[in-house]
Amino acid sequence: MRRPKPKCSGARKQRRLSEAQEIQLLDSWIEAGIPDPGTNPLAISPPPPDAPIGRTKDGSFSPYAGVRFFRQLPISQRTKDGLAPKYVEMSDIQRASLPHSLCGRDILGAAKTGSGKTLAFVIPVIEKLYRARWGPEDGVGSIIISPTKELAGQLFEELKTVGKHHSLSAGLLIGGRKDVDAEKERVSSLNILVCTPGRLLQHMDETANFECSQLQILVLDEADRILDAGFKTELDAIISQLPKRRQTLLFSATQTKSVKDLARLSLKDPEYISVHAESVTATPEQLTQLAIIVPLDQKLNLLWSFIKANLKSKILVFLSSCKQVKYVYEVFKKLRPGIPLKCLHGRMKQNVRMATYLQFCEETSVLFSTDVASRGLDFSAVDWVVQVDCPEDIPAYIHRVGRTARFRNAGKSLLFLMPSEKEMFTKLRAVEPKIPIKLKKAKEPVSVSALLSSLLVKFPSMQQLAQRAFVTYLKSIFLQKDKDVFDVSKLPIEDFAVSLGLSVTPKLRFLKRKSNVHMSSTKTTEEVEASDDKSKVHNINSQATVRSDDVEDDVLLPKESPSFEPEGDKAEILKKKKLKINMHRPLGTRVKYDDDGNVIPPLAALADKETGDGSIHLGTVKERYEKLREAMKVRDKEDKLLHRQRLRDKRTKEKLKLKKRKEEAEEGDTGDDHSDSDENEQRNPKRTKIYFDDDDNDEVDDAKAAKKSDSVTLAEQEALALDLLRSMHS
Ligand SMILES: Nc1ncnc2c1ncn2[C@@H]1O[C@H](COP(=O)(O)OP(=O)(O)OP(=O)(O)O)[C@@H](O)[C@H]1O
Repeated sequence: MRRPKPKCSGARKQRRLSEAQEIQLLDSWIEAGIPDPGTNPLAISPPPPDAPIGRTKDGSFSPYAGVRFFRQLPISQRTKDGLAPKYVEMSDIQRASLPHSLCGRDILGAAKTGSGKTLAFVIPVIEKLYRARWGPEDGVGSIIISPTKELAGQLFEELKTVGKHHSLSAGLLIGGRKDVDAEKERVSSLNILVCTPGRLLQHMDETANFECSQLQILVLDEADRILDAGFKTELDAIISQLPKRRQTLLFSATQTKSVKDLARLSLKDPEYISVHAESVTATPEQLTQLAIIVPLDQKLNLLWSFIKANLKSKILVFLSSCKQVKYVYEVFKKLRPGIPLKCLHGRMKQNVRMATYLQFCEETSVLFSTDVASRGLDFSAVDWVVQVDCPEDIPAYIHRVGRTARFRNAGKSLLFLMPSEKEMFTKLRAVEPKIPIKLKKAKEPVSVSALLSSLLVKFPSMQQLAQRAFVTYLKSIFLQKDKDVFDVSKLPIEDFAVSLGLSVTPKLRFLKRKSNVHMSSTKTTEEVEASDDKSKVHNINSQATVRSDDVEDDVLLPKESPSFEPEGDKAEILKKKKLKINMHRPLGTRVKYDDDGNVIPPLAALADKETGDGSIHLGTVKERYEKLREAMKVRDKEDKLLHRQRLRDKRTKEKLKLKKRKEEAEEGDTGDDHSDSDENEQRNPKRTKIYFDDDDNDEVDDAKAAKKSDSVTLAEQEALALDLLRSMHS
């Protein structure tokens, strides 16, 4: 966003002067035309396109509430230059919100997907800092928070385009652990941060000198998502570190009005701007929406037939989990449908995700994705959005279909519903404003099940993918909150396995556990998961023998065998005998036995054997202790070596375990894909450090322990023996 440096200081002075004059003019213009709170600028008839702009001949200012073009707004010339030539006329959400946001009001903005909400907050962010003459020494002036990395990346690009003639600095804070150190160096001097909640919090926690006490303007894009339970802890921690005196802008296609949420953000008399509230439909008017009833075991057949019938279209396919995405992508790729295929999910590396996103923008192809792509992403010219797995609720549906039919373009969407999910169709039809979705009859699809099963035979790794896709899909249905729509017990589970190409139906332990714990159907996902964990403990104990064909163990249960529950004899061996020490017995009264089990006097072993009179000589005692000391030193050394070897083995095991777990995690899990779980992953390595203490420390500890045992135990023994000798001779 840095503009070219002026050539000489004279030019810089001149620029500063004109900058100051422009800012003064803008401030006066904004002040003069400030719309009344609650005014809807869309209801004001716009001035003619050739009407004077800014200060008029009579010294007054042109009105800006109700105008249609960006050039008629009280914004800097640099911003106008950044907007042109692409952006000329404002969209409804921009027309309705900019007059309020430019004069510093808090905004709660809702508008349909693809209606241009990004510019509705990017412009006030730039303008606010420009008018405050924000510079590098002022630090962070604005934070824009987005729920996913891709979306943050996209916002950053938009910000760079519009702000390219400004001298403000901006940074994108989303990356992996690798980049964080480089970011830490610079983050405090950036003026605008575009970030995901997790990464921002990481800087707040870890970066020295990072502070946002001067923050002027906070933006939450996809605000309802950021305010929901998934980000609650992070967002609360972030908000607690921001100054209360600031402007706050919230935007989403499905907006929150929850008083509790707004209280968390300390909004001051926000302007509620819902430009499509009176609209007949909740989705873009140019969007054609279809639903189709299809049994679970026919979904892949139908998807394949659909792709084959639309080889010239750009298609975005939504599935419920990473494992579903991976499996469908891999098998369809092997079947070569005749159109490039891509996949996108939260377990992919960030650079690959970004590259996939950009490629899909460019190329006519099919993208299989989890909900990581459902919000905010502005893929260009998507022809079809196909929801193979039913969205969890209506907002999720609206965001998914919103990836097509963006900004006055046309688009189509197709929703696969299983017979047991018909209730979702009723709900979509009943919602206000309406979702004009129509039910369509499916033609008999081409069957690919036989091809899939031969693929699984040929590529054994695919079999594992299929098993995982199978289990995670059914588990995702099981965990859904809306039990009117999602009922795993109504699904043809065996047929589903066959449709994925599996010859054996993998076991579903979570279903058994459900009946064990008598779960009520009204429980929330979190409650189900919690009871699930408890019952897992029970089940691990009852599964001492694990069958090799028991696929689900690979996926849902911990990999380690239940070693804490040994069987039969082993259990007996492992029972440790407890040594009892009588603390109250007087010193030197220990009973000793000879090899035949006869009781002998305590110091008989020290008696002089040569004289045979049972007398004890000091020289003999000393000699004996010398020997003992030597023997103990040797044993000590051996013990230390053994101890060190054990520690080394333990560490190697831990490392292997960690590596295995990491690989499993990378291979994918259920589709909980909002990007900030990645942020959590990045924090784990800190904890793993405890496994990598260096050997030298062990040696020091061992030496200390040995020294302690040498100096205390032996000395004590010697002192005790000599005391006894003296008392016997006296
Ligand atoms: N005034 C405008 N004139 C022309 N194109 C515009 C205008 N405003 C936005 N656009 C374009 O419209 C598309 C959608 O905009 P944007 O991504 O901001 O929508 P959105 O409302 O944020 O969508 P979503 O709810 O899905 O996040 C983008 O490609 C953007 O460049």
